[in-house]
Amino acid sequence: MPLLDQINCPQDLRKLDPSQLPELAEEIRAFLISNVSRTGGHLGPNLGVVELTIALHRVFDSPSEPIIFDTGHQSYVHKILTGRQGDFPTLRKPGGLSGYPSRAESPHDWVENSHASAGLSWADGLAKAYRLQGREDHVAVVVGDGALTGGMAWEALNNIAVAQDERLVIVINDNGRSYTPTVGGVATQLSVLGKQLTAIRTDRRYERLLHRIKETVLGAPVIGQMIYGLMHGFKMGVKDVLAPQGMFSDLGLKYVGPIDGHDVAAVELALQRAKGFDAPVLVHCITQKGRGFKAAEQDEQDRFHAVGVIDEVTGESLAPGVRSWTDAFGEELARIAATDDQVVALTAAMLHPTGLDRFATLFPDRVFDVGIAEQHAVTSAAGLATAGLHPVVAVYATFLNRAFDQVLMDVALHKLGVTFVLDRAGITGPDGPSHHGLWDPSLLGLVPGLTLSAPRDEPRLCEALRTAVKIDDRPSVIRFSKEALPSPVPSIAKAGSVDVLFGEGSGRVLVVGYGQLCGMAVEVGQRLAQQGISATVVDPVWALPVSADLISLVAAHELVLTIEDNEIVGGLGARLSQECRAAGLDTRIREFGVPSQFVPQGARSELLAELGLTAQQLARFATEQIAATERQQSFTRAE
Ligand SMILES: Cc1ncc(C[n+]2csc(CCOP(=O)(O)OP(=O)(O)O)c2C)c(N)n1
Ligand SMILES: CC(=O)[C@@H](O)[C@H](O)COP(=O)(O)O
Ligand SMILES: [Mg+2]
Repeated sequence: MPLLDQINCPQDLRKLDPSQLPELAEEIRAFLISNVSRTGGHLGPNLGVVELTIALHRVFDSPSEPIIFDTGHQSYVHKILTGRQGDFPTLRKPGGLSGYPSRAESPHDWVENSHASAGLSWADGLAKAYRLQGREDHVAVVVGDGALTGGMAWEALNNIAVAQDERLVIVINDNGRSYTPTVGGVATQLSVLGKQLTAIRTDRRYERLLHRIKETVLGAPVIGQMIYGLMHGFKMGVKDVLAPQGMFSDLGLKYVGPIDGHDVAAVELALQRAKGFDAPVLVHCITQKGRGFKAAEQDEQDRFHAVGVIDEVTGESLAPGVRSWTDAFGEELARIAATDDQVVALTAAMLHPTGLDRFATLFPDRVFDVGIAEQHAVTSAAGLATAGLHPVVAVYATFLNRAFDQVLMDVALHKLGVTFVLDRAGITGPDGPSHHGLWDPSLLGLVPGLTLSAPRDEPRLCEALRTAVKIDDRPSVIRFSKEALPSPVPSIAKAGSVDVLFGEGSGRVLVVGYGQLCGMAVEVGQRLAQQGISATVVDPVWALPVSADLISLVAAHELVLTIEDNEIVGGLGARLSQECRAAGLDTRIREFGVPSQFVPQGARSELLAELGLTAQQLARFATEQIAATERQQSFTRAE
């Protein structure tokens, strides 16, 4: 019987003999490849943490001793070991297993937020609370080398280094990559000497000896203390020479490593030793992303960080190749950059996912990968713009949440021309609540002067991008969804700056579409016309600031529907309503979009339908509203 079949909880894992663990690791690898190649998901990261996760669950008694995963995309092995093997066919599916820890799934899961570099702060808070509550439980946290390029991780380490009385074990999962190789940051070589020195440093007898020397010296005359100081300096010097600890030794944190993160016995021993201290300890594991799957081990295009449905032998994608918004953006920006050498680009460790790889190939010195550091990216862009360049910051919409203050206070306050290109805007789908790009219009709508476009198709994307890179006195934003590019949606007329997509420009119902939902807006107009209700459908093209042309169109209709693929609280429709009120209009405006809630994982089309965002539901609403108006009017006439 396969070992994996005997594992339904961490206690089962702890019953295994150490000699069985390598075999279990291989069974888990085969399970991951077989399942994730069918469902899609974070195959590379999880293949890299098999032994590390086995060791964690043998040393720490989860859930009373929490195991936190920074970003959480590498928690599949954790889920396998905590009784959820049978759910993997539903991974990232509607109502299925989350691709990240989920409190609703298991008491072993803690952090559902998939935004990187937050894990250490979570662990610090938990460890502080346990100390105050008199609990002796340890907290363990796994943080990747990529996540360690995020500033928040260093805010946490700075505090953890001060609070030396937290029972906290920090496991650095150093596979040398975010998506692409982690530039700078935590780069390490396996060192036999490093391992021996680690053994000395983390042996209790070593600590007791140090403590006795310190006690003796402190009672000794000055000369004794000078000798101790020299010895301590020598020890530190020897340590740094024999086992470079890089930035960690300066923090004063106890450091164990580097360790071969695929040697389960070595990791388990290191974790046991680290746990022996009632103080924070760093355990630095060197791992290989995609280990055990050759195509993933040799991944130069970041294709195996997050995969779709793939061949489980070759790794080749089995999904039909479709042209995406990302492709269109990457190609157009490269064309722009070829004729405008002021244009530069920044990515937060997502060169390929945001489509900047094309630009980087053509103009390598004009693309900056700052690591998972969106706040730094934005303010560095402010510096670039101040010097006369035009930076394009390409991030996923949800990750810009993190850098709102930098957009507001570094870019907008200084009236700087920075363009933000937000991929994965709106409902994304399989990555769940913290990955949908729902909040950027509401947040960015607060930024004075900011201009925002949600192109409806590729021609409009290209036009918006060419316009944006010429805006040099305020932030400009272009947002588009994760979906495949839609067919072009032509305009039939212009109403000033507004594209008319259907109808005459006046009538009973005005339907304002934003972004990819313009196609749906046109279908709403068509349905209304079929029922004899005159409707106009428009695309504002630049949604912020709200144009006077759009307000004039509102004045020419009796009912307005706005349709957007994001939060409606403070969204684009809400902004239009506010501006119309300020202009003295009392036209009925109903905003359709995503209500203030967290949206679960699922298929984008199904999630939109569940949120009432279908042409049928929207047309029905408008029809009912018009009918109610007509009833009211006939009633009034009859009086
Ligand atoms: C704030 C933020 N920005 C970007 C991302 C996208 N992202 C997900 S995983 C990842 C790389 C993480 O690298 P690392 O921490 O080394 O983990 P590994 O995948 O190597 O195990 C990135 C950039 C994110 N989740 N959060
Ligand atoms: C964990 C993380 O943030 C990314 O890996 C994300 O899952 C990628 O999303 P896409 O698959 O939409 O590129
Ligand atoms: Mg990594």
